[in-house]
Formats: sequence, C-alpha cells, structure tokens
Amino acid sequence: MNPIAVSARQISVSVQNNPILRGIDLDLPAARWTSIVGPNGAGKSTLLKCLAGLLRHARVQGQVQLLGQPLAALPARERARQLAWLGQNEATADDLPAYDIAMLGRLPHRAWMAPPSAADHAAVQAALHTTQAWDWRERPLSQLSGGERQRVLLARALAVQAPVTLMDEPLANLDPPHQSDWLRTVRALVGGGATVVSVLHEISIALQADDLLVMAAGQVTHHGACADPATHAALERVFDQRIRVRHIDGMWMALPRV
Ligand SMILES: Nc1ncnc2c1ncn2[C@@H]1O[C@H](COP(=O)(O)OP(=O)(O)OP(=O)(O)O)[C@@H](O)[C@H]1O
Repeated sequence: MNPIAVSARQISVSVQNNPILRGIDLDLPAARWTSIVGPNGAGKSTLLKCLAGLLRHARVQGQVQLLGQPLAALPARERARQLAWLGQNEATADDLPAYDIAMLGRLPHRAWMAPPSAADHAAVQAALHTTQAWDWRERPLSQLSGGERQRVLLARALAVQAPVTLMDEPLANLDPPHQSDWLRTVRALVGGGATVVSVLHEISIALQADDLLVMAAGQVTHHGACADPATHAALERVFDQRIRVRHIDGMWMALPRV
C-alpha cells in the first residue's frame, strides 16, 4: 500500500453561508493518479483548491495534510516546492514570454533575487519540450492560442518538479494529440513516483487514471479504482445514467447514452 500523499478530514467549505463542500474525507495515495469527476457545480474545483490551500473568501473547516504534514502549517515556499498547481482560467502575466512563464515554476527553488541556476534552466527547458511549447518560448503568452497557452501553463507546473501536482481541467483547449501527450506525461510523472490529482470533464480520459473520485452536491459519492465495476456504476449513476462505461481496445471509455 502506497503512503498517503494528500489527505482531507472533515472538509467543509461555504461561501457567503452557502455550503459548497460538506464533510469530505479522503486519502489520496502517493505515486498514483487520481481523477476527480462529477457534474457541473459538484464542487470539484473547490475541493482541488482546498487541497492546494488556495481557497480565499471562503469559510473552510477541517484539515488537509500534504505528505504527512498539515498543509496550513507549511511555509509558503515549502508548500510551493511540494505542490505544483495548474488552475483553470487563471490570470497570469500575459506579457511575459512563454519561457519566463515556465520559469515562474522555479521560483520556490530559488533564493530571493538570485538568477536562475543551471538546474532551473534545465527544468524549464525539459518542461517546455515535454509540452511541445519550446518553439514559442520567446512569444508572450497573450499572443498564443488557447491550447498553446495551456501547454505553457502545464510546462510551468511541470517545471516545479514537485512530488504532488494538482491540475484543474488540464485538457482545456488541447487537441486530441496533445491530450494523448498529456496522458503520457502524467503516466511518466506517476511512474517516477509523483502523485497527480486532476479534475477532468473528459470522462474517458479520467478513466485512464488509477483511481476515480466521484463527486455530487459537495460530497464524494465514490472513491475507487478506475477498473472497478463499482466505480463504473457510480460514474453512470452520478451522470443520471446518461453515459455508459465500456471496455474498448483495452481501455475503459465513457460513451453517451442516446
Ligand atoms: N466564489 C464563489 N461564490 C459563490 N459560489 C461559489 C463560488 N465558487 C464556487 N461557487 C459555487 O460552488 C459550487 C461548486 O463550484 P465548483 O467550481 O467547485 O464546481 P465544479 O464541480 O468544479 O463545477 P464545473 O464542473 O462546472 O467546473 C457551484 O454551485 C458554484 O456556483
């Protein structure tokens, strides 16, 4: 059994007295990829932000642990080294060239005001090559297409080289070949011992994870292996039986029920 990379105990979140998450308990094992799925408004992004300690303007109860330590007690730099984050539609410095955006992922590794080290440059170069964003490294983010931009932001997260990576809708704007590349990248991260947690709307891609966390109405309704029939039943249930899970070409896929 792998050690637990991220755990949550009795997490409840409310915004302006509206409950959004209700008493969530979870243990996400290290060196595994967990996908979070569920209908719109289920609370997936809120949960992911809570696991990253990024919830502001919200009342948060309960405790999150990252690699065995209370998240709230970790110094910000330490947290940023251990946990890489790829958010959804986040504002970022659009005027910066792609290379500098990816270099932001190295900030937690650098001394105050110190120039990037050879290791920082190597990490950024590797990340930009992995996401195939190297060719436009000198172009400002504002001049890139949606998918190109997403690949630079993914490179920024990869450049952190953190043991835990949380990604909210990482496939946004990515075409099918780059979705496949993303899958390969995640598999490589997990194969190297890292832990990945992703919120995904592409259910067939989510089913390629090791484990699935199914959410509805601010609660976890199921947490199990992607290959487990009980997980497939939970998935079909949470989407009102509007999808069915089938084994096709050696992979679990979600098909629309029409
Ligand atoms: N800042 C906020 N103020 C008020 N309500 C919020 C806020 N953030 C989220 N909510 C509400 O909390 C609920 C959960 O939102 P969240 O973004 O976590 O859902 P989600 O499962 O990620 O949804 P989607 O699949 O549509 O991205 C939604 O009903 C949303 O309207």
